[in-house]
Amino acid sequence: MTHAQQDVATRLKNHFSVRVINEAHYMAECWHDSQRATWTPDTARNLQQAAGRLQRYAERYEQREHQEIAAQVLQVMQQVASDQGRLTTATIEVLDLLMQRLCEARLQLASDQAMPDAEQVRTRSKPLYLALDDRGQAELLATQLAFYGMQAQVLHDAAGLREAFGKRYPLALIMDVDFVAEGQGLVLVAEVQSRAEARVPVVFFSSDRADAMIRLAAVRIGGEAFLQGELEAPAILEVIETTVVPGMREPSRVLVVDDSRAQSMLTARVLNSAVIMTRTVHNPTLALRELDEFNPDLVILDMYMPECSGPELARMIRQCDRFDSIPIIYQSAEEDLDKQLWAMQQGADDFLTKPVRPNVLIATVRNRVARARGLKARMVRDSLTGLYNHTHIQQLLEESHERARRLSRRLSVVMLDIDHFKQVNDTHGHPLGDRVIKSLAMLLKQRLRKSDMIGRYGGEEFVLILPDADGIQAAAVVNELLERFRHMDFQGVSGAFSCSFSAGVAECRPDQDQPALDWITLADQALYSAKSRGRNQVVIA
Ligand SMILES: Nc1nc2c(ncn2[C@@H]2O[C@H](COP(=O)(O)OP(=O)(O)OP(=O)(O)O)[C@@H](O)[C@H]2O)c(=O)[nH]1
Repeated sequence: MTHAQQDVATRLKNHFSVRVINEAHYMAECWHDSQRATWTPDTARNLQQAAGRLQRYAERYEQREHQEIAAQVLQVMQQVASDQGRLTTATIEVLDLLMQRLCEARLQLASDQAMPDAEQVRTRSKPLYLALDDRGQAELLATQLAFYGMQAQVLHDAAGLREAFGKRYPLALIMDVDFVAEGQGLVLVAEVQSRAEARVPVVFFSSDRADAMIRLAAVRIGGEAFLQGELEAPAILEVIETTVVPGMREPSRVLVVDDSRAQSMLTARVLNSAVIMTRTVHNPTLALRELDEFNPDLVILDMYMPECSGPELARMIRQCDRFDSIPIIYQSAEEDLDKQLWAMQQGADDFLTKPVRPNVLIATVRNRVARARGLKARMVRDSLTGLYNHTHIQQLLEESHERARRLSRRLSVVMLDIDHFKQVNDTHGHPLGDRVIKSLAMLLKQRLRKSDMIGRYGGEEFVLILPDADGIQAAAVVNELLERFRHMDFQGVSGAFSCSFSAGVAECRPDQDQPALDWITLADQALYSAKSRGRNQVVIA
C-alpha cells in the first residue's frame, strides 16, 4: 500500500470507529431508561441486542475496550436470563459499573491516538435542546455547556424544533416562553408534548416575564422548572441535575432493615425489579455501619425488631449529621395511627402499612430518592461555579480516602489558588474576577476525569481529589491545566490579560493511620511553597 492509500485507509477506519460510540450510547441509554421504568423481558431483550451490536462493531473496528465491555454485559445478561429474567442487586451493580466504564472508554484511533476529549464528550449522551429568543446567547451557552460535558443543540425556529424532535428526543428542552414570538414558546411546547409518547422534560425561561399566569401556563404543559433573569450554564446544569433528571445516571440504593428474612427478601425483590439496588440488614444494631459502607439514598425500617426498634434506630440515624437528610420509611403491619404518628416523630418521613402493593413501594421509593437527590445536589454545590462546596469536598475526601484504604488504591489531593487574584479584582472589577473563577472551574471540569472530584474551597481556591493517581501523575495533570489556564485570554478594562495559578499536590497514604483532612493541610503547605517560590507552578509535598 502506498502512503496515500494508507492514509485514506486510516482515515476511513477512524471515521467508522465513531459508529462504535453511537452503539455504546444506545446501550447506555437503554440502561438509563430502564431505571425510570420497570424491568421487563423487553428491556432485557433491548439491552442484550444493543450489547450484541456493540460487540460486533467494536470487533470489526478493533475497539478492544468497547468489545470487552459489551462481552461482559452479554455475560451478565445471560446470568439474568438464567435467573428467570430477574435483576438482583449484584447484577444491577455490575451492569452500572460496566456502563460507567463505557462512558469513560476512549476510542483507539488507527494513528494510535486517542480521540480528543471534547469529541468523546459530545457523543456521550442525549443532547439538551436550547430554544432561546436570543440566538447569540444560546450559542454561547451551548459552548459553555460543552465544557461541562453536556451536549447542547441550539434550535433556531419552530421548523428547526420540529425537525430536531423528529430525529431524536432530548434529555430536556430549555424553552424561552417568548421563543420566536411573544408566548410562542408555550404554544410550541404544548404541541411537542401532545405528540410525544412520554412527557418531554421542559425547563422554561424568561428574561423578564414570570408572572403567575405565565408560570401557570408553563406548569400546565409540563414545565419542570422556570428559570428567570440571566441564564448561565451552571444554573442550567443545576436545574437538570436537581429537577429534571435527578440522579438519573445511577441506580438508587436502598438499605432494608428488617429482622424477618422473608419480608426483606420480598422487599429486595420488588425494588430490584425496578432497577433499585438493595442491601439488607437483619440486626438493626449493624445498620449504622451499613449506612457508612453502602451509602444508601433511602432506608426502609421495620418497626418491631428484637435488638432495637425501628423508631430507636431512626433516632440514632438522625443523631448523625451525615445521615440527616436520608429519607426513612417504615414498612410495618402496625395499623394503630397513634403509634404510626409517634414512630414518624422519631425522625422518619413516611409510613407504609403492610401488605404494601409493589407499585406503591416502588413509586414511594423513587419519589423520595429523586427529591432527596435533588435537594442534596443543591446543598452540595457552590452557586457561582457549580462545583462542590467546601463542606462537601471535605466529605468526599473522607469517603475517597476510606475507599482507597479498603481497596489499596492510590489517591492524590491538590490545592490550587489563582495568583494575584486581588489585583484582578482591583484592576478589572469583581464581575470580571467572577468570570475568571468560572472559567477556571469550567477548565477543570472539562479536562479532569469523571471520577475526579472538584471543589471550590474558598474564594479563588480549589481542591481536586484524584483517585488512582500518585503524586507525580497528579502533578503532571495539574501542570497541563496550568499551561492551558495561562493561555486563556480575558478581556479587561485596558485590554486582554491572562492569569496563572499555584498548586500543591499531596499523595495520600491511606494505609497510614492519619485523618483524611490532614492531606488537605499537606497539599496546602505545598501550595504555600509554590507561592513563595514565585507562583505559577506546581509543588509536590
Ligand atoms: N471576584 C471575586 N473575588 C473573590 C471571590 N472570593 C474572594 N475573592 C477575592 O480574592 C482575593 C484573594 O486575594 P488574596 O488572598 O490576597 O490573594 P491573591 O491576590 O490571589 O494573591 P496570592 O494568592 O498570594 O497570589 C480577595 O481580594 C478576595 O476579595 C469571589 O467569589 N469573586
